[in-house]
Amino acid sequence: MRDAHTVEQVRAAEAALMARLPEGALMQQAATGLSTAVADLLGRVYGARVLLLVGSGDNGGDALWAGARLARRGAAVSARLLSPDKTHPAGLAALRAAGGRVVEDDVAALATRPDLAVDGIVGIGGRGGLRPDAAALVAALADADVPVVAVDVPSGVDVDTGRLDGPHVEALATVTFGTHKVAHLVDPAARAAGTVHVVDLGLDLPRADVTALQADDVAALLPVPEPAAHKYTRGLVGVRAGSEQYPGAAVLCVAGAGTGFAGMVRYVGAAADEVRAAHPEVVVGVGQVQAWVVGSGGGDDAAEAVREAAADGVPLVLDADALQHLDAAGSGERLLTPHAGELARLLGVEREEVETDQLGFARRAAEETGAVVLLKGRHTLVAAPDGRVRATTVGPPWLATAGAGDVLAGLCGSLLAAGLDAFDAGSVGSWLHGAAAAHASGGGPIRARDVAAALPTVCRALLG
Ligand SMILES: NC(=O)C1=CN([C@@H]2O[C@H](COP(=O)(O)OP(=O)(O)OC[C@H]3O[C@@H](n4cnc5c(N)ncnc54)[C@H](O)[C@@H]3O)[C@@H](O)[C@H]2O)[C@H](O)CC1
Repeated sequence: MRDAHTVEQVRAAEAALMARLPEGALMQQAATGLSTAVADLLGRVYGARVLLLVGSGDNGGDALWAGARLARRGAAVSARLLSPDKTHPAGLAALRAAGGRVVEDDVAALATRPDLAVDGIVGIGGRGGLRPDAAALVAALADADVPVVAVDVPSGVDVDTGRLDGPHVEALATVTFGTHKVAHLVDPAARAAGTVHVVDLGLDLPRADVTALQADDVAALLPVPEPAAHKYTRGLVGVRAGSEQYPGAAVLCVAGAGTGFAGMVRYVGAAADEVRAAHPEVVVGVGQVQAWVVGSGGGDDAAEAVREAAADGVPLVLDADALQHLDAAGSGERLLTPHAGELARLLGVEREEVETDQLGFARRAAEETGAVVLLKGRHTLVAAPDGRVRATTVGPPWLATAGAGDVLAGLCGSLLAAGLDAFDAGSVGSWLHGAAAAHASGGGPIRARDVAAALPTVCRALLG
């Protein structure tokens, strides 16, 4: 499991460890990890031109000490001090002693023609976006296509929420210390972090509220049938999806539900012929199920479909049009699967607000509805009413294709029917969905049906 801790949790663990270590030991560990990661990205250190962007705190200190190490290995290291009077004194002295130099302004900084810049402007002490001076330098480096390695977090992002409240660094990679921060997993900030490397500092950290499942966690949660299982003991999933307008949504939702985690799929809806043609295994018609998936491509039929499904008192996946009829869904176990637009509609806010603060709005929706909310996106978030959140960090941008959400809803429904709770079904389903897309894509375009077709392969690999 990948844990993402808050600034408060990191500072507490940092203080506890620093109390047992010589002064500055943690910063040396951090700087060593940072310089090693930068050296790996440079390939050849000797003669490389590195520009340090140095703020007023320990984040700048990390950059200066790492710069000193790179300078001793023959790199031409320059430092642009954004708060000269507050720069980390020992770090600056170390850089100068190693042959590094300070450049007086942005023009001189750009004139060093850096191969790479190290963003030590602000780390976990940052508040709000970059200040105008720092923003101007970062913009000039971006215009000059200078790749940036962020120290701890990309400067300007909101570390504990993943929000972007103004100008910020867009990093090729981020080298963080001790643990992931929320901003590394949660968009839009996670997109600005690039590839995240964690330097272990041996911090003793509490349980994290924001986490990300890894392959082993997913494998451990997959509902594998007992030797004596039969289709009824494995759980039956029902799908109420599709309509005259969107028959394909039913076929795709059933494809996700028919991945094989449930013993059988029942279908009720206007697209029975299309579903039968595509999925001969499916039983068309009402009957007992352990979970219902409702709403994918439901159109005008969604309200009735929600009422009838809720009447069975089993866990529900409420997708697409069903999200407008939560009042008819009861208060049992529910997994809502909105995209940003649908979540905005559900909460009466603008889509842009949701996209800016995905963690905040996913948590708010889970709290207000008492349901588990799966907010679809580049890094899908699954939020439980108790505040726990899992981020899905697997899946290529090619997954942003029509019908992919229908497949996901069906897949989550089969995991619910097989006995997972809504939080596990949503986060395991989202992970499998992303991994199947990556497998089917191989770097190229995919269709929603390709994702469904790749799911068994991914599961075999996990269970292999
Ligand atoms: N995690 C660890 O165990 C270790 C982390 N280290 C590094 O230390 C920084 C945190 O250092 P700190 O001095 O507390 O704060 P920052 O350097 O992040 O910020 C400094 C300073 O910046 C000012 N500021 C706040 N917001 C802005 C802004 N938007 N623009 C400009 N300046 C801003 C504010 O005054 C802050 O006080 C952590 O990230 C790691 O990199 C240790 O080195 C090793 C152990």
